[in-house]
Amino acid sequence: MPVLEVSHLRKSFGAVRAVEDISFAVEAGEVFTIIGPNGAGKTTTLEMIEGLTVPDGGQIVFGDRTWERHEQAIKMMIGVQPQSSALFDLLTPEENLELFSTFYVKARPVAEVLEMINLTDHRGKHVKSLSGGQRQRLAIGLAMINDPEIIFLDEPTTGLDPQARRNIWDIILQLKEMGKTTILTTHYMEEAEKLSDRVCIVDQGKVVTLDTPSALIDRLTKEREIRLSFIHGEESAAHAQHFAQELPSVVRTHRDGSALKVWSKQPEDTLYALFGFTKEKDYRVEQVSIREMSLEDVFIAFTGKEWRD
Ligand SMILES: Nc1ncnc2c1ncn2[C@@H]1O[C@H](COP(=O)(O)OP(=O)(O)OP(=O)(O)O)[C@@H](O)[C@H]1O
Repeated sequence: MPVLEVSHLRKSFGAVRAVEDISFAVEAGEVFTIIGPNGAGKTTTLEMIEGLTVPDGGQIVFGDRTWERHEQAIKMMIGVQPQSSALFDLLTPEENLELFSTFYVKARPVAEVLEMINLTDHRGKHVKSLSGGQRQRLAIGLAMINDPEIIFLDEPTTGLDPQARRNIWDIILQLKEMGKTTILTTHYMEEAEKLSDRVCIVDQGKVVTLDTPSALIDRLTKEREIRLSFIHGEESAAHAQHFAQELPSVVRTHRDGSALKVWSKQPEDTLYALFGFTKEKDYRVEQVSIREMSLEDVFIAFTGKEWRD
């Protein structure tokens, strides 16, 4: 049985339809990521599930519990990462965690949480003197203080540098090892691909597609992007482009000066043919690569839009 099931969630703010129709089910122990561009409705969806925003329509069920009938029980089983602006700046991480632990009947020991979020060495500093990444880690620690089954993290790595992001990924992976369920939002595709068991892509308040990252990528056509750059420059690239366009497995081509991109349904065959051509003409190829498909391509394939971080 899923630990959380949402069906046909809806929410408008005046004329803005923030969430139009969102349904999904989350299994115990998975990292479930909601990904989408700015304004897609991720935060609104999360806030409805967390009981912070009342939906206009749809259902939210935690196992067999609903907000209407089991508010206290749900509050015990979920952990919500507060906005980092909600941290108490003049208290230390240790004091923030101690304070939050008093809100719950059952709490995980503060020292243990400090260790998990790697703030033991900074436990006595004022929060206001912590870095952005350290504050985010503390916010995640606050979400785990009641030892919840399900943890909600809303864009926990936005605005952080790559190392600080990776530190947060480590915490999420630790939570998974502990058997917790994590529901994450992000607009970093790479993050979704690395961390998630399943990804739900949302755009304009609707679910675009939902599956494991690898299944989503496999579902794309087998098209691959081949990149070639030519030592003798534009003319040889233009000839090769013309040649590639005539190949049956080539879907499209794009040339920028001496750099040529060829999208093919049979990349190996296309490469052999292209190399045959360049050898015959004595054109020297400087670089060649076949690009792996990513979640970004999935987004583009489903929405027809470019992805922007
Ligand atoms: N309280 C509110 N009042 C009015 N409009 C809102 C409110 N909250 C969200 N919206 C609007 O609803 C839409 C969805 O916003 P939401 O914050 O859920 O998107 P998001 O996917 O989380 O985006 P981001 O990545 O920018 O946080 C946006 O157009 C936003 O401006």
